[in-house]
Amino acid sequence: MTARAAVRGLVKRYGERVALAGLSFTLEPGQRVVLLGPNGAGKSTLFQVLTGLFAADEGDVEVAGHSLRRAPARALAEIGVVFQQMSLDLDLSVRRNLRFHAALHGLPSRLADARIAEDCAARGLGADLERPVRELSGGNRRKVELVRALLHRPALLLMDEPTVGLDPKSRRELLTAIDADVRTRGSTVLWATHLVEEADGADRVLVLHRGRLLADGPPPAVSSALGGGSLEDAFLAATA
Ligand SMILES: Nc1ncnc2c1ncn2[C@@H]1O[C@H](COP(=O)(O)OP(=O)(O)OP(=O)(O)O)[C@@H](O)[C@H]1O
Repeated sequence: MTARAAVRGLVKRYGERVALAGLSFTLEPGQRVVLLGPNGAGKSTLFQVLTGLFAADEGDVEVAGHSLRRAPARALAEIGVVFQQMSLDLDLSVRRNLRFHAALHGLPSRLADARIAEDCAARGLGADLERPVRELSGGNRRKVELVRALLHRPALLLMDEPTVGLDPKSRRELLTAIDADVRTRGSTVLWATHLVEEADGADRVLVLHRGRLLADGPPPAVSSALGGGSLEDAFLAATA
């Protein structure tokens, strides 16, 4: 199967400090892949490169076959992002927030409205479309951000520590919603976190430490590769 995304030899330095040290991996369709790393591992730097915020010093990324260096507009059009910080306009309704994003991606308004209605209903937001985002709970705001990130049907969904600030129930609901998407639509999700429990049920875990991969595989294989025991114990020992 064709890879949804390929990261090849990424190097990013801040002065003397190497944040990404020749990072390479590919992402296949229909997987939730957890990028697990302690603070300072390089997760944010990787996401900044993947979302085109800045260029890597070396290496390249391909998304759905488009090079981020040679065809950045095409590559970025295939990416959806849920950022760590909430990035909705609180005073606009859910529908207006979503329409704005659809327009940025050039979606025809009829298609956008159909997707907004369908995707919001599927996530239990059908009755909230006309409400200002300010009135929604933190968990529902996150769901709106998820709907927004997927409106243009990107090949790759990036989620940067998406459960920050959510209570356990909302965190669980978000994970369930993502896993359902992966199963039913074959989405490819790269989910960055420092919380080992979010690797539960993931198809694959990439353990990032000091800008390089320490392990890559399904959670049990990663635990073994890092020395055995629970994933949490193995991860803490390997990244100490
Ligand atoms: N703007 C910057 N200037 C200098 N060094 C930086 C800068 N941004 C990040 N770094 C360094 O690069 C390394 C990787 O940082 P990065 O923020 O990518 O890690 P992270 O895994 O996202 O951590 P966190 O979870 O704390 O955000 C760290 O050593 C960090 O101190």
